[in-house]
Amino acid sequence: MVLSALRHANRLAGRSVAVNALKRSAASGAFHSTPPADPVPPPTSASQSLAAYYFPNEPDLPRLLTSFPGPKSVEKLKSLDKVYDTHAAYMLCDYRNSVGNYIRDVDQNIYLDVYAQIASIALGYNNPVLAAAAQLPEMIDAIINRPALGNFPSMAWESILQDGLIAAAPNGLGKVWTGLSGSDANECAYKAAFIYHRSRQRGRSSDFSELERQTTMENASPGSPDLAILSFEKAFHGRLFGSLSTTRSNPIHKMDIPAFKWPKAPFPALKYPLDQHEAENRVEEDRCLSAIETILHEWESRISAVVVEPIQSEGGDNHATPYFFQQLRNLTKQHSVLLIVDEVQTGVGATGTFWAHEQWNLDTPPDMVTFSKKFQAAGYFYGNEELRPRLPFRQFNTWCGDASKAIIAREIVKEVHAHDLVARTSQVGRYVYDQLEELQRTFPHLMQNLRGKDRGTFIAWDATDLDTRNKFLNDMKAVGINIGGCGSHSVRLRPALVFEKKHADVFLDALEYVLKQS
Ligand SMILES: O=C(O)CCC(=O)C(=O)O
Ligand SMILES: NCCCC(=O)O
Repeated sequence: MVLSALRHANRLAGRSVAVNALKRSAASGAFHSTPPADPVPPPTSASQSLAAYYFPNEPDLPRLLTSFPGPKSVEKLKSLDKVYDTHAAYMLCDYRNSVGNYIRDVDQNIYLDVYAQIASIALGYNNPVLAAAAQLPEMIDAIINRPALGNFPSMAWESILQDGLIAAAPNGLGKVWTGLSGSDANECAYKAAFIYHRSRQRGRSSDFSELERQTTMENASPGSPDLAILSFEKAFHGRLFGSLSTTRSNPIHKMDIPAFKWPKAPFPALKYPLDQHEAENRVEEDRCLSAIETILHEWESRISAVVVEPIQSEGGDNHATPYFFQQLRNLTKQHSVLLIVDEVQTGVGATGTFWAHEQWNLDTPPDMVTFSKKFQAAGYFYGNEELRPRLPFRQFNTWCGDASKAIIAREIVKEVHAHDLVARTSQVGRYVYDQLEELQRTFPHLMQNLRGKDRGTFIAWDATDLDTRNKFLNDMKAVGINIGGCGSHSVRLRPALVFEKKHADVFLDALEYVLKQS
């Protein structure tokens, strides 16, 4: 107790220094970065900084030379807008000069980035291992002779997969199909589910009937059957036609786009912290499970698969417990429906395990797990051979993924394993969560429903409402923290896996400073 109070006092003392530095930085434009350093040896224990090894020139603090967005960002985005829609652009970035956890903009402002390209930077900006991989002959080959992987896979493709994506495959799912984006990954998984379903009905070795051949050319049943994917309220699974029909997080994503008439189940609306509301959360999860069961029984068309995110991300960082997912798995088994776990955002180490669904302790693995974002490569893992269509060209497109991205994924896997980045991320996540809990106690009107305990750095909380949340995100940028929102009024942390305690302290200082000003 005394020790932790002491640590806290020390940290606060350190933090107030950093806040002053932040304020000085904002006021004077002073440059608060470490001067170029001698090479740092690789860390030999988890207590040593990996970021210092990867990024000897990483800044110690944000640097703000202008207000946000800076004048050059504004001017250059206006120019870009003549040829490219910039409605959603926050700032124009200088990636070549971004380092580690710090992103630089065209005005030469430097921000600590806890959003990391919407959860998609695994190893920090300009990671030297990835930069070296970019120079490999196999990478040059993959980029300038981009193969149509389904037709003409390269001699290197098997080892790129084995040493990369497959080396990180979820238990029991040792096969992979690669795609182009998270949406594409989900769509390909849905297609695999439909094809599996119909070939089981038809008999795996049976040919299509003449009627099926004719009707599919008319988009009519039985060739184009009335099959469905069940998804959840507030889910986000992407933006292409099939994936968008399973996305339910925000009308803006779906408006004006024709959609499949597929069912939607309630996702548990739990109370946080989870460990203080177990009984009422169980009632809520049972309510949802019962609704799912009814849908599986009664939906007008046959449901081929249920798709679910381990933590609904875009939809507001909504959690459910392992119990819910175990029961969901049981229901899918009972109803012969496939379970697709969408780990596009939760995958690759940010939640305390490499794959978030590992925390559910399922008796049988999900049927498919989709990935993208931090892996750079996209696609889905599966185990059952029958999920692979019997005939060629059913799961296919020209590129079938991208070998250059799979090489990057391979390097990411190697680094995650070599430096135990999952454990490092868990540890820093625990620290951040504890500190945020204290801030929530101090500013209960500004921070509610803190969530993500023991879920690595996958942490979020609610602001009072949408306007307050959006103002908060801007205020944070104005003190040099690039941070994102999700759902109707939540704030989410999505730093890279090289986010360490020293970065967390900068973030926490800035957060406390902004909360105090609010
Ligand atoms: O914001 C997110 O969580 C998802 C980002 C994404 O994939 C999208 O907006 O299309
Ligand atoms: N899902 C898109 C998130 C982008 C943003 O709100 O900044």
